[in-house]
Amino acid sequence: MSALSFKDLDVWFGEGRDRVDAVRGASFEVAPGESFGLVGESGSGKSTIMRALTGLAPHWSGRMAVNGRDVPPGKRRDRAFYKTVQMVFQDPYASLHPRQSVDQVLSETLYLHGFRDVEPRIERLLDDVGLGPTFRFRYPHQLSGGQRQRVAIARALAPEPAILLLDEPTSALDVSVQAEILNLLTDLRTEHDLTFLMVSHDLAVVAHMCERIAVMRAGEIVEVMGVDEMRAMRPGHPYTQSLLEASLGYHRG
Ligand SMILES: Nc1ncnc2c1ncn2[C@@H]1O[C@H](COP(=O)(O)OP(=O)(O)OP(=O)(O)O)[C@@H](O)[C@H]1O
Repeated sequence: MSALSFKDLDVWFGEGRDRVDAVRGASFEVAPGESFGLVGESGSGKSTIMRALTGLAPHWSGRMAVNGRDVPPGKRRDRAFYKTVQMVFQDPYASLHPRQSVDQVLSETLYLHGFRDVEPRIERLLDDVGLGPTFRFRYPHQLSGGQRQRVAIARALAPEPAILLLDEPTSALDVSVQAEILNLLTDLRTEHDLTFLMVSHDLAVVAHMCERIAVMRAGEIVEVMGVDEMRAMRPGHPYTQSLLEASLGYHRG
């Protein structure tokens, strides 16, 4: 059974003349434990697929399933969904409330998901993301960008999810800390047996993080390929070829 399954997914915003068809006919499967990347230029629909799955983009048709269980229509998601699927957003500055300490962020999430042994769990979560206990009572403005993203990752891990959705998780960070966060995610995936669905416009990032990728263009998936084929510059579709060449600064004579 697939961890994530998308079949003929259409997602749109607005109505009538204002309607934008952001995703059209997207189909792909993500196996348990796999790391799967969605790549493509800005506006190609990558984030919209994640938003439809999590209920943030309510207008969709087709089929989406998590561990074989169909996602209901519209934007309703039950507690069980969020216990299985958690999302890490691009910008940790926006995703953390400025007046909530790290302790408050994590304890609120833990209580919400029914855990009562909150103390040891907070300690373990901080340890998991490479932040020591001294960070527990800090506020977002007392943290660097990388540390904030570590807190956002700890919050995502708190419900013990099986699947993490990563929406450009390092693109808002300094180049110097991007690799640290990507390596942390890779380690966490192994330690916690996680499945990743990751959005990135950066082919180097997906090549580092993912086993397979779907290449999107103007709302459609043009190709699903193994990252080995990508590294070997063997795409099946000319658009993927041009994307690869652009990202590597590579031009054939
Ligand atoms: N809330 C919204 N209302 C209207 N149109 C939207 C909305 N969100 C996204 N879109 C449109 O849907 C299309 C796909 O956007 P999406 O954010 O999924 O692209 P993306 O590939 O993730 O790009 P980026 O890397 O820039 O986020 C774009 O044309 C975008 O303008």
